[in-house]
Amino acid sequence: MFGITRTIEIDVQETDISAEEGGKVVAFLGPRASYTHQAALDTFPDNDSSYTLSPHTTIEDVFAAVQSGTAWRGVVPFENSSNGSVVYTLDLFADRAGQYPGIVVSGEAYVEVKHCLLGHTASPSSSPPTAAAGLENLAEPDLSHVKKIYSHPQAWGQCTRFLASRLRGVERIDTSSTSRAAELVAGDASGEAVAISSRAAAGEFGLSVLREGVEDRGDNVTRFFVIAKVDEGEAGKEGEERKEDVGFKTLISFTIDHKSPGALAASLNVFAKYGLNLTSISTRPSGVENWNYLFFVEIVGRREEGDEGDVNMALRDLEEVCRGCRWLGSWENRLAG
Ligand SMILES: O=C(O)C(=O)C[C@]1(C(=O)O)C=C[C@@H](O)C=C1
Repeated sequence: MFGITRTIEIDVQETDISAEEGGKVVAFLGPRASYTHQAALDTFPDNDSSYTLSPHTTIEDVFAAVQSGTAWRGVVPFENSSNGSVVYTLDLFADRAGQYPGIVVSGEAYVEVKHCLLGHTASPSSSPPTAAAGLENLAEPDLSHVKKIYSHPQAWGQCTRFLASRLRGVERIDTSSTSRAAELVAGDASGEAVAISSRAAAGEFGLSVLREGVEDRGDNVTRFFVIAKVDEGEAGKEGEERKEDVGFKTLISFTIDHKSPGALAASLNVFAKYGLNLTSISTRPSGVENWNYLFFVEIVGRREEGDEGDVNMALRDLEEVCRGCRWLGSWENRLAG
């Protein structure tokens, strides 16, 4: 047993966690001007004093803040339309060490990701950074001075063509977020470092936009999850109005007996039996044995209070055929028409 089975009679915690000043704390992957910050603002607007947005250094820090109760909600990246899953986030949901037993998804946000190449237009010592981004829209800037490029690993995979054609062979340095990359470049006195980051980060850290639109695809979108903490045995939903099930999605993780032929098919058949459409499936190493996997599926529908409902019944059946499963939240589908 992988130790991930637990009761599904749990609901999102409504404990009122407020900052000393301002409203409920929403932790996000920072610093400010990350794409996750944009996703957080999309869900918890700046002009709403009931929230205080709080930047955290890593996705793990966001999970820990929500689990410990220092934050009421967290916002984390989950997948990109061209580069796929954010494996750090999947691994935190995998929760192999049992550190985040209460974390579930309570919402989602989609952000168009338009990457820019940010840097200094002149030596930082001769031209101190200003709040506004300078030198806009240089189509093909001279990059011969560039010795280092900073960004989040997800961005490398979204900008492959630009990197191969304009910055081949330049040392790449991974950062915890794209806005952290911009912050590091702003503090680099050599002037030889650049960052792949957002236009907002140019303004935030006083860098110039050397080149816009360096992503491979113009329709580059990242999906983010809002995470919350649940308490076992607690009743009550997020306080939302009841909506049709097609307007919700649910995330479930499960493991199977890899030696049993058809074990995965039997697990997936449970969803077919209840007419629950699968919208995504991902895997990560189980962490227990090599070449054993933890499966993550998203389905259309929501878990209900009590025993009724297709998702509840599917979860009950799934427990019978898989080795261990975990409900990881039900939330409103922002893509439902
Ligand atoms: O680095 C950031 O700005 C983030 O918010 C993280 C993140 C990600 O992990 O996917 C978000 C959007 C982009 O896909 C690139 C990076």
